[in-house]
Amino acid sequence: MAQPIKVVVTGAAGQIAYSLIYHIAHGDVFGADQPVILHLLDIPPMMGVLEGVVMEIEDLALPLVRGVVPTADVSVGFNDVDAAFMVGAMPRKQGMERKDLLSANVKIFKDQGQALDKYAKKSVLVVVVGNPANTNAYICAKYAPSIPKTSFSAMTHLDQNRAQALLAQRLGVPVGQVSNVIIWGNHSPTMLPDASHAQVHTDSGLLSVPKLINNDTWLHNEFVPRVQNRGAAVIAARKMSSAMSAAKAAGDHMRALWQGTPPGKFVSLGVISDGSYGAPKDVMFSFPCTVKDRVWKIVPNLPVDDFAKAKMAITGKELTEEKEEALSVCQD
Ligand SMILES: NC(=O)c1ccc[n+]([C@@H]2O[C@H](COP(=O)([O-])OP(=O)(O)OC[C@H]3O[C@@H](n4cnc5c(N)ncnc54)[C@H](O)[C@@H]3O)[C@@H](O)[C@H]2O)c1
Repeated sequence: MAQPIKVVVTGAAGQIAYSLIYHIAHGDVFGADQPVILHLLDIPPMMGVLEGVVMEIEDLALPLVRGVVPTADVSVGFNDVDAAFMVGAMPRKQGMERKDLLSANVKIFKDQGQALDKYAKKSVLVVVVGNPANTNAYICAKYAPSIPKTSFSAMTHLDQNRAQALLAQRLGVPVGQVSNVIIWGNHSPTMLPDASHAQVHTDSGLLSVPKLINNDTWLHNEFVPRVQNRGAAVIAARKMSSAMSAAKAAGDHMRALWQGTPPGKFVSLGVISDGSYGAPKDVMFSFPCTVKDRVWKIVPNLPVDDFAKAKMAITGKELTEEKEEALSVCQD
């Protein structure tokens, strides 16, 4: 069996981590033969809660877990880690503007970027979940200059899963038969869920989702806003933000990075933009990507129609504005 890898989860006493830790410990993310040492990082007031999480991990009796390190100290939490799930962030409180949330959280990601730079392995793969995820990932990477920028990514896989599920429901097929749905841009209501290149795998081969749906009005006016606003719909119903599905998506995202994407399939990752598809350069923009040997590549040359171009410009502009705001907060 392989040597254990060290995996840190920040915000480890929170609700996403509560589900995510199980996926990691069970082998769903790094593979059924990959032992793990779990580093669980949270803030000092949460250490009591974290003790309970540690007890539950012990009681899972899962053979892949070779150690658990609960801590509020970044030098311990990030020490020598191979993979990092950056979940911990201040939650949005009632009456709080997106801007207020951004300033509180980018400071956390500046500090944790510096800590990753100092203590993590240089080969670490970092997935940012805490919101605003794309801009937090940008700041985290910026303050960890000794780790390649391409090792940082922001999670839009939850949006991808939501889009995939909605298309499967509309077509009356199992969700596992739908692939290649794209999320472009920011993990925010400006994102563009795009079914143009989505496929259904059937006994008679691959079929095009937009051709099967054959209804652009539904795709533009119902599919897009329903995916964009799904997070708010979950909060309205549950009175808490998505957690079980966010945890599953974080695992899906890291699994794609760690184990690669299957032939012919792509995955949406918020990664550092090179200006592909007219996106602004140097922001963490979600693109369709393939992954091989832990290196992602933006899928090139997909046709993009005018509807998508207009929406991508809006989400790109938002990312540029968020980045500028975040950089000014970090300089304060
Ligand atoms: N990208 C996505 O698709 C997506 C989806 C859902 C939620 N989220 C975001 O994920 C984040 C976590 O959500 P949750 O529901 O688990 O929240 P939560 O409030 O239940 O847990 C957050 C945890 O982070 C901890 N924390 C705060 N500051 C920290 C720091 N500096 N270091 C370490 N830990 C710290 C808190 O103590 C808490 O235990 C939020 O920002 C949420 O908006 C993102």
